Amino acid sequence: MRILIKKDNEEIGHWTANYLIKRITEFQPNSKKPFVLGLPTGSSPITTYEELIRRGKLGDISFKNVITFNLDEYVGIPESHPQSYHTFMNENFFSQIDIPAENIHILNGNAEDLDKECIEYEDKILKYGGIEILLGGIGMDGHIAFNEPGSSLNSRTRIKSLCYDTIEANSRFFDDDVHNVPTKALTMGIGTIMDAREVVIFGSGYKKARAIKEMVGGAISHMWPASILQMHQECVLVCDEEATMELEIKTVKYFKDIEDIAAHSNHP
Ligand SMILES: N[C@@H]1[C@@H](O)[C@H](O)[C@@H](COP(=O)(O)O)O[C@@H]1O
Repeated sequence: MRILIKKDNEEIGHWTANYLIKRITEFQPNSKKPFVLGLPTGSSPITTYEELIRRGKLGDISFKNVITFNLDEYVGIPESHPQSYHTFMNENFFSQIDIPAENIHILNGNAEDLDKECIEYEDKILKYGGIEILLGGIGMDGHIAFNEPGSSLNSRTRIKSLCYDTIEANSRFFDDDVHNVPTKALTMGIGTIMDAREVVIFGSGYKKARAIKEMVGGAISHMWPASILQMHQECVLVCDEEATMELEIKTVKYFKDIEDIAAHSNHP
């Protein structure tokens, strides 16, 4: 796992947007060989989306040959609901970039047959050759997408009941009333996330510090789902100083040194 410690969320967004632009440009996507991105919602990715939008307007990046798969969506609220992930993605990203509508994939939490919806989502990801880079946030309880503690570390896209911590954390978007938060969601599984060729996780703020501690140095456990990322071959955690507060000082120094040495090396 690579760990990048940035000053704040602005810097996190800057780094991530630059990195994506570089990777997409080098990939040289076209209609036969599109670049497949996994995308999250939440407050963490907003600075990245803002920077990608800005750079898109400058002509530094096009999303015409980018295919997106969102990580998750609530069950049972209309797509047009102000807090649905469809609305979030449209308002914060898709409506402001040049991505064709048919390239966008978000789970349908109102599908008649939710199991079928999940199986078909997995099939679509495979049809496009798998996810090249998957961006994700992390919950305070260590969840990734909506894979709550106790999720199978091999899970695939499926319906999940949300736990109280997540419902409470997300109630800030639902008039601060836990009763307004949907109790179920469709989510990519942990196995689905682990299949992405590269995973970039955002961690910002002190409230994520415990989860980051477990993700980086805890035992791999379904009770801290993000800890499975220790097994991923290409995982980057891009976080701010506050999110590292529960790590040991020597761990923080270790990862900072690695980046410093690489940045100042005379060797290729
Ligand atoms: N389903 C989402 C997750 O995908 C997200 O990572 C998490 C953290 O959100 P935030 O970035 O706002 O802290 O919130 C929700 O539960």
